[in-house]
Amino acid sequence: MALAAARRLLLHAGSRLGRREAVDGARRFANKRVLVETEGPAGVAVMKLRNPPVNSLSLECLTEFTISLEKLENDKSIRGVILTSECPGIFSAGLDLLEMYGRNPAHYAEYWKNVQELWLRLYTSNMILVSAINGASPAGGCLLALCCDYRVMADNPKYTIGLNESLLGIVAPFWFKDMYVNTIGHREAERALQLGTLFPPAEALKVGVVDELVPEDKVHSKARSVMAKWLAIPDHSRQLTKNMMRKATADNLIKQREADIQNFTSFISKDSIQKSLHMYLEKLKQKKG
Ligand SMILES: CCCCCCCCCCCC/C=C/CC(=O)SCCNC(=O)CCNC(=O)[C@H](O)C(C)(C)COP(=O)(O)OP(=O)(O)OC[C@H]1O[C@@H](n2cnc3c(N)ncnc32)[C@H](O)[C@@H]1OP(=O)(O)O
Repeated sequence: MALAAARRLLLHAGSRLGRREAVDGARRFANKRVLVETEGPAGVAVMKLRNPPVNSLSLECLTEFTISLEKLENDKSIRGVILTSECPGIFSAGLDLLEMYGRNPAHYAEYWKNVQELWLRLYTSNMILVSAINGASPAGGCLLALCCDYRVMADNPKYTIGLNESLLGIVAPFWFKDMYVNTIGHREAERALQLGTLFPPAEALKVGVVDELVPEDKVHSKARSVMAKWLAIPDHSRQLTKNMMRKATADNLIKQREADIQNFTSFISKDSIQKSLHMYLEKLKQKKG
């Protein structure tokens, strides 16, 4: 309930801000964790995640992300969005592990509902989505990129991308899997999901997780030039084609959203799964020491 109220407030405040700044030409609106700028080519917004240190998708971050997308969808002058990160070296560390560890079932259910909501909105967006992957992109970070129509990644071997859930002792849900299969094919997805593979850029390109690699300082300019190419296609034909390609996958979740929330909640509440998450979090901490 509190989140629904926050969402209404943010939408309202954001639209006032958006209108005021439109007077100056380039527009910009920001929540705490998501910055949206509409400078550059007409009809294109750049959405930057800024939830330091690692852009983990906390409940607040998911909510702000979803609201920002909703506002862009409602703005008929926007045809494309470049999705990127403001955190150096990290695109997104994926779902926030602290939202899935040591909480109660009602919290898990609320969190998962918001994860579903963002995914459905991104995956079925009528806008052209291009990801400018300027850092590490494990699990939910990879999920965000996979929702886009085109993925440009920085060619830095320090960065990896992939659905690594099995390494954490958890299981990617069927709709993560479906989207992976749609993107890289059944055999590659089966192997990568079981092994929890995090692909360095060259391998990610080879397997098709990303579409193009460029030097780190060219990620944004390349994303813009890709966007220009996609903008040249009539919206109605591109949108109908996108819908035709993606609808069955999205419908598969839509028809069983409640059951999926129940599955997640009971899975993540299990002692054995909580133990795995605990061990993984400890490992992350120890890496530092
Ligand atoms: C029959 C079948 C049943 C099926 C049921 C299905 C339903 C169940 C489905 C369950 C699936 C749930 C899906 C989850 C998807 C996810 O996205 S899980 C998250 C996965 N993410 C990761 O594995 C990334 C982990 N992080 C890293 O690898 C690194 O942090 C990094 C490469 C992103 C960055 O490295 P570095 O720059 O060196 O920073 P760190 O020092 O490691 O981290 C800084 C700080 O951030 C914390 N942190 C990192 N990642 C996360 C995260 N995802 N969530 C929360 N917090 C994170 C890290 O612990 C550090 O914290 P401290 O500073 O130590 O406090």
